[in-house]
Amino acid sequence: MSSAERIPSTPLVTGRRARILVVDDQPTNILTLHRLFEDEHDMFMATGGEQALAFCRRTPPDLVLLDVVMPEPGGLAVCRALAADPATRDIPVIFVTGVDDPDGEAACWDAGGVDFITKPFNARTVSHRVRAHLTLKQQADLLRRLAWVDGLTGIANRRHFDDCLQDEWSRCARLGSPLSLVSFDIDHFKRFNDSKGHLAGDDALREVAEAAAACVSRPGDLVARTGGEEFAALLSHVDAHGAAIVAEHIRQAVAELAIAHPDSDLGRISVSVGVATVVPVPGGEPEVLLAAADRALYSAKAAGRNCVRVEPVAGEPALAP
Ligand SMILES: Nc1nc2c(ncn2[C@@H]2O[C@H](COP(=O)(O)OP(=O)(O)OP(=O)(O)O)[C@@H](O)[C@H]2O)c(=O)[nH]1
Repeated sequence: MSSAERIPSTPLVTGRRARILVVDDQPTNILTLHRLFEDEHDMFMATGGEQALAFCRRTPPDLVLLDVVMPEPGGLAVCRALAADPATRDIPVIFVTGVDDPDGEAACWDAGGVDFITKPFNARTVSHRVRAHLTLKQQADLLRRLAWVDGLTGIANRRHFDDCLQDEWSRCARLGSPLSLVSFDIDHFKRFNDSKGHLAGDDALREVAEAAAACVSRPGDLVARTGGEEFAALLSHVDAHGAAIVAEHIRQAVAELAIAHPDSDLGRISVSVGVATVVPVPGGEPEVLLAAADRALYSAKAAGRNCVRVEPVAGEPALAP
């Protein structure tokens, strides 16, 4: 699967060694935990909060063992930042703390930790706790995958697309950054099914999904099957110009699949592509972006199919592609 998909936002543990990040400003503490797990899991270390956050955003681990008392940002702040970011919010955090008073424990729960281990720790207890949380994480990843993946094509489904659209809308609104939507739809797919049969139709959908996902490679981007023969690519921090380039890549990649379509002008499967871009405003609704991309897709169909069209979002100045 391409990096375009974001399912789940943290990787599956199944079938491979788990990745555990240990965060502590005291290297000796890191070493103890490192030694405890290095035979079973892939261990990573960070000696500061910022370093830990950057690691988690870049390559989300399966579990974080996080010291509470560190120079700013401390463990509690790091945990809150992980929980606030859709890209890292599913990473379980176990606090490693030298403080065992009720207020300290409450602060760990409030920050979003799933458990805590008190120093000095009992190695066997730590092992069991870590194993239990990795198992829970694995099961949660599996459920997320089942809920978010389109069963036919293996890319994101409509539900995951809707969730991501909402998340990316809010993120881009916060950052004042553009958000682009590329909607595409297989041309004359009814005729394709009618002439080649539904199984060939299903194969074509899979090939189109794979080709489109390969065109979208930035982390945080998403390609989804949003309906029967309808797809969408959600591109954060991408302006109208960039989105039109991605849209044209998708159109070309599908044409280059050269899947014979006996009942179309082109003689092979093609897609019509609509593009819309907006700089979201806080409190605004992503529906305006969906509607504009739909209008663009209709004008691509009306213009003869197998082409890309760009539409301004209602109330927005037209962005030159
Ligand atoms: N094989 C297969 N076909 C599907 C699936 N989902 C939807 N379809 C078919 O996709 C076709 C969509 O047809 P229309 O909406 O008329 O669109 P179209 O024929 O592609 O025409 P234009 O979009 O105007 O180019 C229908 O025949 C659906 O049965 C699926 O999962 N598998």
